[in-house]
Amino acid sequence: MKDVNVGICGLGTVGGGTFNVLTRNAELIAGRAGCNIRITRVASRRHRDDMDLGSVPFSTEIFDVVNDPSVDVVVELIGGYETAKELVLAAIGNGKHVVTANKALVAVHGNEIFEAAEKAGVVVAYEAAVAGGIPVMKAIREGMAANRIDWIAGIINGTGNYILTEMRAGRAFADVLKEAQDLGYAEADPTFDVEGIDAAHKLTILASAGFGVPLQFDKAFTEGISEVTPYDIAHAEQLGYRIKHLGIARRRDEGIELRVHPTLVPKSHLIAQVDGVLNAVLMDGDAVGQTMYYGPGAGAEATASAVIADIVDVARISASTGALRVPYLGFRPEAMENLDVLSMEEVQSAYYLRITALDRPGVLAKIASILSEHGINIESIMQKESELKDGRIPVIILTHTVQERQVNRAIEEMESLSDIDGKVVRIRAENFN
Ligand SMILES: NC(=O)C1=CN([C@@H]2O[C@H](COP(=O)(O)OP(=O)(O)OC[C@H]3O[C@@H](n4cnc5c(N)ncnc54)[C@H](O)[C@@H]3O)[C@@H](O)[C@H]2O)C=CC1
Ligand SMILES: N[C@@H](CC=O)C(=O)O
Ligand code: NA
Repeated sequence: MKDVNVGICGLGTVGGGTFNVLTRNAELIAGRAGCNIRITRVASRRHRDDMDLGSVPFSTEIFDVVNDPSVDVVVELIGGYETAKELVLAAIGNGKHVVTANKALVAVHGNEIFEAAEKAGVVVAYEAAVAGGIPVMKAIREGMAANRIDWIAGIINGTGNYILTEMRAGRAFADVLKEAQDLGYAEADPTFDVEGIDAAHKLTILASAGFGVPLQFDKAFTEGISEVTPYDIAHAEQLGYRIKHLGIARRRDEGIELRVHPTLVPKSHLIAQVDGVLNAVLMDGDAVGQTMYYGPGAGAEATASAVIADIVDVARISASTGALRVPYLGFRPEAMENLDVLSMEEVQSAYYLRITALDRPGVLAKIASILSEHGINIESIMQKESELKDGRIPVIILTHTVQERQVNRAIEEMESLSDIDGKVVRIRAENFN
Protein backbone atom coordinates (compact mmCIF):
# COMPACT_ATOMS: atom_id res chain seq x y z
CA MET A 1 0.00 0.00 0.00
CA LYS A 2 1.22 3.50 -0.89
CA ASP A 3 2.15 5.99 1.88
CA VAL A 4 0.70 9.51 2.04
CA ASN A 5 2.69 11.83 4.33
CA VAL A 6 0.90 14.35 6.46
CA GLY A 7 2.38 17.35 8.30
CA ILE A 8 0.36 18.93 11.10
CA CYS A 9 0.70 22.68 11.82
CA GLY A 10 -0.70 23.63 15.23
CA LEU A 11 -0.86 21.12 18.07
CA GLY A 12 -3.66 22.63 20.16
CA THR A 13 -7.15 21.22 20.76
CA VAL A 14 -7.82 20.10 17.18
CA GLY A 15 -4.18 19.35 16.25
CA GLY A 16 -3.83 17.14 19.34
CA GLY A 17 -7.13 15.37 18.59
CA THR A 18 -6.10 14.82 14.97
CA PHE A 19 -2.72 13.36 15.97
CA ASN A 20 -4.31 11.03 18.53
CA VAL A 21 -7.15 9.72 16.34
CA LEU A 22 -4.91 9.29 13.26
CA THR A 23 -2.46 7.31 15.41
CA ARG A 24 -5.06 5.27 17.29
CA ASN A 25 -7.14 4.31 14.23
CA ALA A 26 -4.27 4.14 11.70
CA GLU A 27 -5.05 0.64 10.47
CA LEU A 28 -8.79 1.20 10.13
CA ILE A 29 -8.22 4.50 8.34
CA ALA A 30 -5.70 2.91 5.95
CA GLY A 31 -8.32 0.28 5.09
CA ARG A 32 -10.74 3.01 4.13
CA ALA A 33 -8.25 5.29 2.38
CA GLY A 34 -6.46 2.57 0.42
CA CYS A 35 -3.11 4.02 1.52
CA ASN A 36 -1.14 4.44 4.77
CA ILE A 37 -1.58 7.91 6.19
CA ARG A 38 1.61 8.70 8.07
CA ILE A 39 2.20 11.77 10.22
CA THR A 40 5.75 12.70 9.28
CA ARG A 41 6.01 16.18 10.81
CA VAL A 42 4.41 18.27 13.53
CA ALA A 43 5.04 21.96 14.18
CA SER A 44 3.54 24.20 16.81
CA ARG A 45 4.61 27.11 19.00
CA ARG A 46 5.10 24.87 22.00
CA HIS A 47 5.70 21.16 22.56
CA ARG A 48 2.89 19.49 24.51
CA ASP A 49 4.09 17.66 27.58
CA ASP A 50 0.80 15.77 27.75
CA MET A 51 1.37 14.17 24.32
CA ASP A 52 3.70 11.45 23.14
CA LEU A 53 4.63 12.15 19.50
CA GLY A 54 6.77 8.97 19.27
CA SER A 55 9.42 9.38 16.58
CA VAL A 56 7.57 12.11 14.66
CA PRO A 57 9.89 15.15 14.27
CA PHE A 58 8.60 18.26 16.07
CA SER A 59 9.56 21.87 15.41
CA THR A 60 8.27 25.27 16.50
CA GLU A 61 8.42 26.61 12.92
CA ILE A 62 5.27 25.80 10.97
CA PHE A 63 6.86 26.72 7.63
CA ASP A 64 9.22 23.73 8.15
CA VAL A 65 6.21 21.54 7.40
CA VAL A 66 5.31 23.41 4.23
CA ASN A 67 8.91 23.35 3.01
CA ASP A 68 9.48 19.66 3.71
CA PRO A 69 9.51 17.95 0.27
CA SER A 70 8.37 14.65 1.77
CA VAL A 71 5.08 16.11 3.08
CA ASP A 72 2.14 15.48 0.72
CA VAL A 73 -0.66 17.03 2.80
CA VAL A 74 -0.35 20.10 5.07
CA VAL A 75 -2.94 20.18 7.85
CA GLU A 76 -3.44 23.79 9.00
CA LEU A 77 -4.73 23.88 12.57
CA ILE A 78 -3.17 27.11 13.86
CA GLY A 79 -6.28 29.31 13.34
CA GLY A 80 -6.37 33.05 12.57
CA TYR A 81 -6.32 34.97 9.32
CA GLU A 82 -2.96 36.19 8.03
CA THR A 83 -0.28 33.65 9.03
CA ALA A 84 -2.69 30.85 8.16
CA LYS A 85 -3.27 32.40 4.72
CA GLU A 86 0.48 32.73 4.13
CA LEU A 87 1.00 29.13 5.24
CA VAL A 88 -1.76 27.73 3.05
CA LEU A 89 -0.70 29.73 -0.03
CA ALA A 90 2.90 28.58 0.52
CA ALA A 91 1.75 24.97 0.76
CA ILE A 92 -0.25 25.34 -2.45
CA GLY A 93 2.77 27.01 -4.08
CA ASN A 94 4.84 23.96 -3.12
CA GLY A 95 2.27 21.66 -4.78
CA LYS A 96 0.86 20.27 -1.53
CA HIS A 97 -2.75 19.51 -0.68
CA VAL A 98 -4.15 21.32 2.36
CA VAL A 99 -6.68 20.35 5.00
CA THR A 100 -7.88 23.11 7.32
CA ALA A 101 -10.40 23.57 10.14
CA ASN A 102 -10.11 27.35 9.88
CA LYS A 103 -13.46 28.97 9.04
CA ALA A 104 -12.09 32.49 9.49
CA LEU A 105 -9.54 31.72 6.79
CA VAL A 106 -12.03 30.15 4.38
CA ALA A 107 -14.77 32.78 4.88
CA VAL A 108 -12.41 35.74 4.44
CA HIS A 109 -9.68 34.49 2.07
CA GLY A 110 -11.38 31.42 0.54
CA ASN A 111 -12.05 32.92 -2.89
CA GLU A 112 -8.34 33.68 -3.35
CA ILE A 113 -7.14 30.40 -1.82
CA PHE A 114 -9.47 28.23 -3.91
CA GLU A 115 -8.41 30.01 -7.09
CA ALA A 116 -4.74 29.43 -6.25
CA ALA A 117 -5.40 25.76 -5.47
CA GLU A 118 -7.40 25.28 -8.66
CA LYS A 119 -4.50 26.71 -10.70
CA ALA A 120 -1.94 24.56 -8.88
CA GLY A 121 -4.06 21.40 -9.25
CA VAL A 122 -4.10 20.69 -5.51
CA VAL A 123 -6.97 20.34 -3.06
CA VAL A 124 -7.90 22.54 -0.10
CA ALA A 125 -10.40 20.69 2.11
CA TYR A 126 -12.28 22.33 4.99
CA GLU A 127 -15.01 20.05 6.38
CA ALA A 128 -14.02 20.75 10.00
CA ALA A 129 -14.43 24.48 9.46
CA VAL A 130 -18.23 24.28 9.45
CA ALA A 131 -20.15 22.70 12.33
CA GLY A 132 -17.06 20.81 13.58
CA GLY A 133 -17.56 17.05 13.42
CA ILE A 134 -20.81 17.10 11.43
CA PRO A 135 -20.07 16.15 7.79
CA VAL A 136 -22.23 19.04 6.60
CA MET A 137 -20.01 20.30 3.77
CA LYS A 138 -20.04 16.81 2.30
CA ALA A 139 -23.82 16.80 2.63
CA ILE A 140 -24.29 20.18 0.99
CA ARG A 141 -21.67 19.85 -1.77
CA GLU A 142 -22.39 16.23 -2.64
CA GLY A 143 -25.58 14.93 -1.03
CA MET A 144 -27.66 17.99 -2.00
CA ALA A 145 -26.27 18.31 -5.54
CA ALA A 146 -29.70 17.70 -7.13
CA ASN A 147 -31.45 20.47 -5.23
CA ARG A 148 -32.14 24.15 -5.49
CA ILE A 149 -31.46 25.10 -1.87
CA ASP A 150 -33.84 27.83 -0.70
CA TRP A 151 -32.66 28.37 2.85
CA ILE A 152 -30.21 27.13 5.45
CA ALA A 153 -30.58 27.72 9.19
CA GLY A 154 -28.23 26.40 11.80
CA ILE A 155 -26.87 26.39 15.29
CA ILE A 156 -23.28 26.65 14.18
CA ASN A 157 -21.35 27.77 17.23
CA GLY A 158 -20.91 25.16 19.96
CA THR A 159 -19.68 27.61 22.59
CA GLY A 160 -22.66 29.92 22.13
CA ASN A 161 -25.15 27.07 22.22
CA TYR A 162 -23.47 25.68 25.33
CA ILE A 163 -23.78 29.07 27.04
CA LEU A 164 -27.46 29.56 26.08
CA THR A 165 -28.30 26.02 27.20
CA GLU A 166 -26.67 26.46 30.59
CA MET A 167 -28.20 29.94 31.05
CA ARG A 168 -31.62 28.34 30.62
CA ALA A 169 -30.71 26.14 33.58
CA GLY A 170 -29.92 29.26 35.62
CA ARG A 171 -26.12 29.49 35.29
CA ALA A 172 -24.22 32.74 34.78
CA PHE A 173 -22.88 33.66 31.30
CA ALA A 174 -19.27 34.25 32.42
CA ASP A 175 -18.97 30.93 34.32
CA VAL A 176 -20.21 28.91 31.37
CA LEU A 177 -17.95 30.71 28.91
CA LYS A 178 -14.95 29.92 31.12
CA GLU A 179 -15.99 26.25 31.16
CA ALA A 180 -16.37 26.19 27.35
CA GLN A 181 -12.85 27.64 27.08
CA ASP A 182 -11.46 24.99 29.46
CA LEU A 183 -13.12 22.29 27.35
CA GLY A 184 -11.36 23.61 24.21
CA TYR A 185 -14.60 24.66 22.47
CA ALA A 186 -14.01 28.43 22.29
CA GLU A 187 -11.96 30.32 19.73
CA ALA A 188 -8.58 31.78 20.77
CA ASP A 189 -10.47 35.08 21.07
CA PRO A 190 -13.85 34.08 22.57
CA THR A 191 -15.55 37.29 21.37
CA PHE A 192 -15.64 35.46 18.02
CA ASP A 193 -17.99 32.95 19.67
CA VAL A 194 -20.13 35.24 21.82
CA GLU A 195 -20.48 38.06 19.30
CA GLY A 196 -21.43 35.73 16.43
CA ILE A 197 -18.34 36.28 14.26
CA ASP A 198 -17.46 32.58 14.21
CA ALA A 199 -21.04 31.66 13.28
CA ALA A 200 -20.98 34.31 10.54
CA HIS A 201 -17.78 32.77 9.13
CA LYS A 202 -19.51 29.38 8.96
CA LEU A 203 -22.76 30.78 7.57
CA THR A 204 -20.83 32.57 4.82
CA ILE A 205 -19.35 29.24 3.76
CA LEU A 206 -22.68 27.38 3.94
CA ALA A 207 -24.45 30.07 1.90
CA SER A 208 -21.81 29.99 -0.82
CA ALA A 209 -21.94 26.22 -1.15
CA GLY A 210 -25.72 26.20 -0.87
CA PHE A 211 -26.55 28.95 -3.33
CA GLY A 212 -23.46 29.05 -5.57
CA VAL A 213 -22.39 32.58 -4.66
CA PRO A 214 -18.88 33.85 -3.85
CA LEU A 215 -17.79 34.00 -0.20
CA GLN A 216 -18.77 37.43 1.14
CA PHE A 217 -18.27 37.47 4.90
CA ASP A 218 -18.05 41.28 4.99
CA LYS A 219 -21.75 41.50 4.05
CA ALA A 220 -23.04 39.14 6.75
CA PHE A 221 -25.14 40.68 9.54
CA THR A 222 -23.73 39.59 12.87
CA GLU A 223 -25.34 39.81 16.30
CA GLY A 224 -24.11 37.66 19.19
CA ILE A 225 -25.58 36.33 22.42
CA SER A 226 -24.02 38.77 24.87
CA GLU A 227 -27.26 40.80 25.16
CA VAL A 228 -29.56 37.81 25.67
CA THR A 229 -30.93 37.93 29.22
CA PRO A 230 -32.29 35.14 31.45
CA TYR A 231 -35.50 37.21 31.54
CA ASP A 232 -36.05 36.94 27.78
CA ILE A 233 -35.07 33.26 27.78
CA ALA A 234 -37.77 32.59 30.41
CA HIS A 235 -40.44 34.66 28.65
CA ALA A 236 -39.75 33.12 25.25
CA GLU A 237 -40.30 29.74 26.95
CA GLN A 238 -43.67 30.93 28.25
CA LEU A 239 -44.66 31.80 24.68
CA GLY A 240 -43.69 28.30 23.51
CA TYR A 241 -40.33 29.34 22.04
CA ARG A 242 -36.66 28.78 22.84
CA ILE A 243 -33.91 31.29 22.11
CA LYS A 244 -31.19 29.83 19.90
CA HIS A 245 -28.30 31.58 18.20
CA LEU A 246 -28.91 30.88 14.52
CA GLY A 247 -27.16 31.55 11.26
CA ILE A 248 -29.80 32.01 8.58
CA ALA A 249 -29.21 32.23 4.82
CA ARG A 250 -32.20 32.55 2.54
CA ARG A 251 -32.29 32.82 -1.22
CA ARG A 252 -34.86 35.32 -2.46
CA ASP A 253 -35.49 36.71 -5.96
CA GLU A 254 -33.99 40.06 -4.87
CA GLY A 255 -30.83 38.54 -3.40
CA ILE A 256 -29.77 36.55 -0.36
CA GLU A 257 -30.30 37.06 3.35
CA LEU A 258 -27.13 36.35 5.32
CA ARG A 259 -27.62 36.90 9.03
CA VAL A 260 -26.56 35.59 12.41
CA HIS A 261 -28.52 36.52 15.53
CA PRO A 262 -30.39 35.17 18.56
CA THR A 263 -33.69 33.75 17.31
CA LEU A 264 -36.87 32.43 18.88
CA VAL A 265 -37.64 28.95 17.54
CA PRO A 266 -40.74 26.91 18.38
CA LYS A 267 -39.98 24.60 21.32
CA SER A 268 -41.61 21.75 19.42
CA HIS A 269 -39.10 21.99 16.55
CA LEU A 270 -36.15 19.56 16.54
CA ILE A 271 -33.67 22.42 16.40
CA ALA A 272 -34.94 23.70 19.76
CA GLN A 273 -33.82 20.40 21.31
CA VAL A 274 -30.20 20.84 20.17
CA ASP A 275 -28.38 21.66 23.38
CA GLY A 276 -24.87 22.10 24.74
CA VAL A 277 -21.94 21.95 22.35
CA LEU A 278 -24.08 20.20 19.75
CA ASN A 279 -24.73 21.93 16.43
CA ALA A 280 -27.46 21.37 13.86
CA VAL A 281 -27.84 22.58 10.31
CA LEU A 282 -31.26 22.56 8.73
CA MET A 283 -31.65 23.09 4.99
CA ASP A 284 -34.49 23.15 2.55
CA GLY A 285 -33.98 21.66 -0.91
CA ASP A 286 -36.68 21.76 -3.58
CA ALA A 287 -36.38 18.02 -4.27
CA VAL A 288 -35.62 16.48 -0.88
CA GLY A 289 -37.47 18.96 1.37
CA GLN A 290 -36.03 19.77 4.77
CA THR A 291 -33.04 17.82 6.08
CA MET A 292 -31.18 18.35 9.32
CA TYR A 293 -27.60 17.47 10.22
CA TYR A 294 -26.82 17.15 13.91
CA GLY A 295 -23.76 16.42 16.04
CA PRO A 296 -20.83 17.87 17.97
CA GLY A 297 -19.84 21.32 16.72
CA ALA A 298 -16.57 21.55 18.62
CA GLY A 299 -14.11 19.53 20.70
CA ALA A 300 -10.79 17.81 20.06
CA GLU A 301 -11.70 14.40 18.67
CA ALA A 302 -15.10 15.41 17.26
CA THR A 303 -13.40 18.04 15.11
CA ALA A 304 -10.52 15.66 14.35
CA SER A 305 -13.10 13.29 12.89
CA ALA A 306 -13.89 15.85 10.16
CA VAL A 307 -10.23 16.81 9.66
CA ILE A 308 -9.33 13.16 9.13
CA ALA A 309 -12.25 12.53 6.76
CA ASP A 310 -10.77 15.32 4.62
CA ILE A 311 -7.26 13.84 4.92
CA VAL A 312 -8.67 10.52 3.70
CA ASP A 313 -10.37 12.22 0.71
CA VAL A 314 -7.19 14.07 -0.17
CA ALA A 315 -5.00 10.99 0.38
CA ARG A 316 -7.15 8.99 -2.04
CA ILE A 317 -6.58 11.71 -4.62
CA SER A 318 -2.89 12.04 -3.80
CA ALA A 319 -2.39 8.28 -4.01
CA SER A 320 -4.06 7.96 -7.42
CA THR A 321 -4.91 10.30 -10.29
CA GLY A 322 -4.62 13.80 -8.82
CA ALA A 323 -8.08 14.71 -10.25
CA LEU A 324 -10.19 17.11 -8.20
CA ARG A 325 -13.39 15.36 -7.14
CA VAL A 326 -15.76 18.09 -5.97
CA PRO A 327 -15.62 21.85 -6.74
CA TYR A 328 -14.68 23.95 -3.68
CA LEU A 329 -18.08 25.44 -3.06
CA GLY A 330 -19.95 22.63 -4.78
CA PHE A 331 -20.41 24.69 -7.98
CA ARG A 332 -17.92 25.11 -10.83
CA PRO A 333 -16.52 28.68 -10.64
CA GLU A 334 -18.17 29.61 -13.97
CA ALA A 335 -21.57 28.52 -12.60
CA MET A 336 -21.45 30.83 -9.57
CA GLU A 337 -23.92 33.73 -9.43
CA ASN A 338 -23.28 37.20 -8.10
CA LEU A 339 -26.47 37.45 -6.03
CA ASP A 340 -26.57 40.53 -3.78
CA VAL A 341 -26.68 40.12 -0.03
CA LEU A 342 -29.80 41.99 1.12
CA SER A 343 -29.63 44.70 3.78
CA MET A 344 -31.18 43.85 7.15
CA GLU A 345 -34.04 46.29 6.42
CA GLU A 346 -35.08 43.98 3.60
CA VAL A 347 -34.96 40.79 5.67
CA GLN A 348 -38.24 39.05 6.48
CA SER A 349 -38.79 37.57 9.93
CA ALA A 350 -41.19 37.35 12.87
CA TYR A 351 -40.21 39.32 16.00
CA TYR A 352 -40.36 39.06 19.78
CA LEU A 353 -40.61 42.57 21.21
CA ARG A 354 -40.27 43.40 24.90
CA ILE A 355 -41.48 46.87 25.78
CA THR A 356 -41.27 48.51 29.19
CA ALA A 357 -44.47 50.54 29.40
CA LEU A 358 -45.56 53.02 32.04
CA ASP A 359 -48.66 51.73 33.80
CA ARG A 360 -51.07 54.28 32.31
CA PRO A 361 -54.42 53.76 30.65
CA GLY A 362 -54.31 53.47 26.86
CA VAL A 363 -50.64 52.42 26.53
CA LEU A 364 -51.47 49.03 25.07
CA ALA A 365 -53.81 50.68 22.57
CA LYS A 366 -51.02 53.07 21.48
CA ILE A 367 -48.59 50.18 20.99
CA ALA A 368 -51.16 48.19 19.02
CA SER A 369 -51.97 51.20 16.88
CA ILE A 370 -48.28 51.83 16.01
CA LEU A 371 -47.83 48.19 15.04
CA SER A 372 -50.97 48.28 12.94
CA GLU A 373 -49.94 51.53 11.19
CA HIS A 374 -46.76 49.77 10.10
CA GLY A 375 -48.66 46.74 8.82
CA ILE A 376 -47.42 44.46 11.61
CA ASN A 377 -49.83 41.74 12.73
CA ILE A 378 -49.63 40.50 16.30
CA GLU A 379 -49.39 36.76 16.89
CA SER A 380 -49.62 37.10 20.71
CA ILE A 381 -49.35 39.75 23.38
CA MET A 382 -48.63 39.40 27.13
CA GLN A 383 -48.85 42.20 29.65
CA LYS A 384 -47.02 41.05 32.79
CA GLU A 385 -49.26 42.52 35.52
CA SER A 386 -47.44 40.42 38.12
CA GLU A 387 -44.18 42.22 37.23
CA LEU A 388 -45.48 45.75 37.73
CA LYS A 389 -42.66 47.67 39.47
CA ASP A 390 -42.06 51.39 39.99
CA GLY A 391 -45.06 52.11 37.75
CA ARG A 392 -43.53 50.16 34.86
CA ILE A 393 -44.88 47.01 33.32
CA PRO A 394 -43.34 44.69 30.70
CA VAL A 395 -45.35 44.03 27.54
CA ILE A 396 -44.22 41.13 25.38
CA ILE A 397 -45.37 40.82 21.80
CA LEU A 398 -44.81 38.19 19.16
CA THR A 399 -45.46 39.39 15.60
CA HIS A 400 -46.22 37.61 12.36
CA THR A 401 -43.53 37.61 9.64
CA VAL A 402 -42.89 41.12 8.33
CA GLN A 403 -40.11 43.11 6.69
CA GLU A 404 -37.48 44.28 9.20
CA ARG A 405 -37.89 47.86 7.89
CA GLN A 406 -41.47 47.93 9.24
CA VAL A 407 -40.34 46.78 12.68
CA ASN A 408 -37.48 49.31 12.79
CA ARG A 409 -39.90 52.17 12.11
CA ALA A 410 -42.43 50.87 14.67
CA ILE A 411 -39.71 50.51 17.33
CA GLU A 412 -38.49 54.07 16.65
CA GLU A 413 -42.03 55.38 17.13
CA MET A 414 -42.65 53.36 20.27
CA GLU A 415 -39.36 54.49 21.83
CA SER A 416 -40.32 58.12 21.22
CA LEU A 417 -43.55 57.76 23.25
CA SER A 418 -43.43 59.22 26.76
CA ASP A 419 -45.32 56.10 27.94
CA ILE A 420 -42.43 53.79 26.95
CA ASP A 421 -39.33 53.51 29.10
CA GLY A 422 -35.93 52.92 27.50
CA LYS A 423 -35.20 50.69 24.53
CA VAL A 424 -37.49 48.06 23.07
CA VAL A 425 -35.84 44.62 23.19
CA ARG A 426 -36.15 42.88 19.82
CA ILE A 427 -35.31 39.24 19.06
CA ARG A 428 -36.07 37.71 15.68
CA ALA A 429 -38.21 34.54 15.48
CA GLU A 430 -38.42 31.77 12.86
CA ASN A 431 -40.98 29.09 12.16
CA PHE A 432 -38.99 27.45 9.30
CA ASN A 433 -41.73 27.61 6.67
N1 LIG B 1 -11.57 23.88 19.10
C1 LIG B 1 -12.56 23.40 18.34
O1 LIG B 1 -13.45 22.69 18.83
C2 LIG B 1 -12.61 23.73 16.89
C3 LIG B 1 -11.66 24.54 16.30
N2 LIG B 1 -11.72 24.77 14.95
C4 LIG B 1 -10.67 25.55 14.30
O2 LIG B 1 -9.47 24.80 14.34
C5 LIG B 1 -8.34 25.67 14.39
C6 LIG B 1 -7.50 25.33 15.62
O3 LIG B 1 -8.30 25.52 16.76
P1 LIG B 1 -7.85 24.97 18.20
O4 LIG B 1 -7.15 23.69 18.06
O5 LIG B 1 -9.06 25.06 19.05
O6 LIG B 1 -6.86 26.11 18.64
P2 LIG B 1 -5.69 26.03 19.73
O7 LIG B 1 -5.42 27.43 20.13
O8 LIG B 1 -6.03 25.02 20.77
O9 LIG B 1 -4.48 25.46 18.86
C7 LIG B 1 -3.74 26.19 17.94
C8 LIG B 1 -2.30 25.77 18.07
O10 LIG B 1 -1.55 26.36 17.02
C9 LIG B 1 -0.38 26.94 17.56
N3 LIG B 1 -0.02 28.11 16.73
C10 LIG B 1 -0.80 29.17 16.42
N4 LIG B 1 -0.14 30.02 15.62
C11 LIG B 1 1.10 29.49 15.42
C12 LIG B 1 2.24 29.91 14.71
N5 LIG B 1 2.25 31.03 14.03
N6 LIG B 1 3.33 29.10 14.74
C13 LIG B 1 3.32 27.96 15.44
N7 LIG B 1 2.26 27.51 16.12
C14 LIG B 1 1.16 28.27 16.12
C15 LIG B 1 -0.75 27.36 18.97
O11 LIG B 1 0.38 27.49 19.77
C16 LIG B 1 -1.67 26.22 19.37
O12 LIG B 1 -0.95 25.15 19.93
C17 LIG B 1 -8.92 27.09 14.41
O13 LIG B 1 -8.98 27.58 13.10
C18 LIG B 1 -10.34 26.88 14.95
O14 LIG B 1 -11.22 27.88 14.54
C19 LIG B 1 -12.70 24.24 14.15
C20 LIG B 1 -13.67 23.46 14.68
C21 LIG B 1 -13.71 23.16 16.11
N1 LIG C 1 -15.38 27.93 18.71
C1 LIG C 1 -16.11 27.11 17.80
C2 LIG C 1 -15.33 25.88 17.50
C3 LIG C 1 -15.86 25.15 16.35
O1 LIG C 1 -15.97 25.63 15.24
C4 LIG C 1 -17.45 26.72 18.40
O2 LIG C 1 -17.62 26.89 19.60
O3 LIG C 1 -18.31 26.29 17.65
NA1 NA D 1 -18.13 19.80 9.52
